[in-house]
Amino acid sequence: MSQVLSVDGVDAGYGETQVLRDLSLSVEEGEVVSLVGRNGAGKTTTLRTINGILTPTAGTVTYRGEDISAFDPTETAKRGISLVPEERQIFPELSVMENLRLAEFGGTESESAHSVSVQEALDMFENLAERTGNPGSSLSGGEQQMLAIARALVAGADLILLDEPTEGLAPYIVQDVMDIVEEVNERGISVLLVEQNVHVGLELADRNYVIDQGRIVWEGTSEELESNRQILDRHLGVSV
Ligand SMILES: Nc1ncnc2c1ncn2[C@@H]1O[C@H](COP(=O)(O)OP(=O)(O)OP(=O)(O)O)[C@@H](O)[C@H]1O
Repeated sequence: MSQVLSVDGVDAGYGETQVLRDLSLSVEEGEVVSLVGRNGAGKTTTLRTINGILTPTAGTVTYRGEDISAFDPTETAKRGISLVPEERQIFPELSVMENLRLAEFGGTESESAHSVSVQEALDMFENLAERTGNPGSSLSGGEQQMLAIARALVAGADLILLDEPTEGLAPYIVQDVMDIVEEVNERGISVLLVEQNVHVGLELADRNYVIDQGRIVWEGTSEELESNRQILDRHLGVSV
């Protein structure tokens, strides 16, 4: 397996506020990796540092062998990194089709990226195919999440950074979103998934990192995490 992403010894934060402390993690080709942790642990900050919204004050972010630590979001998008933020970032006043068509522009220029056409995306997301003329704002939370993921695919994502995709969704929609993440991954796209819901991470991920106060405090497979009650209690406050 070749390495897609490597974050090494990264410090990052907001102005004087340091959030990430000597944080290291990696994603191998075709993996789903989860980053789980409590509220405020630094999960979103980690994704923002990878896609270039934030710049590390120490350490490096490497993508397919290239140091991207100083890149901005446009430059990381051209390499095939696509952040689907918690607030889902779709254009509410534009139709589903217009949202998808816009994603075709300004996406990746990377040769390694997996290009998905608008039609292929609509084939994957049946709910969206039935609503191509509807404005984004009329979609349910789950459908907006689907549209945000579909936009990432059409933009040619090679590594999708998913920030709490199941946040605020009804349980039966959570399963739909999880199915989609699996389907995306089956297309060979690597996924770094941020979740507060450890059950979602455990079910989808090949490997998990637990983050607490900006530091990685544990790393292992889902089976290992599930059987490690101490980690679950101490850092995640859950019992499985
Ligand atoms: N724009 C900002 N300016 C200053 N501090 C911020 C900013 N955004 C987040 N923080 C702080 O950084 C810390 C980590 O936040 P982050 O959003 O990365 O956590 P998280 O693990 O994603 O949590 P959540 O699940 O609540 O989103 C928190 O203490 C938060 O208050």
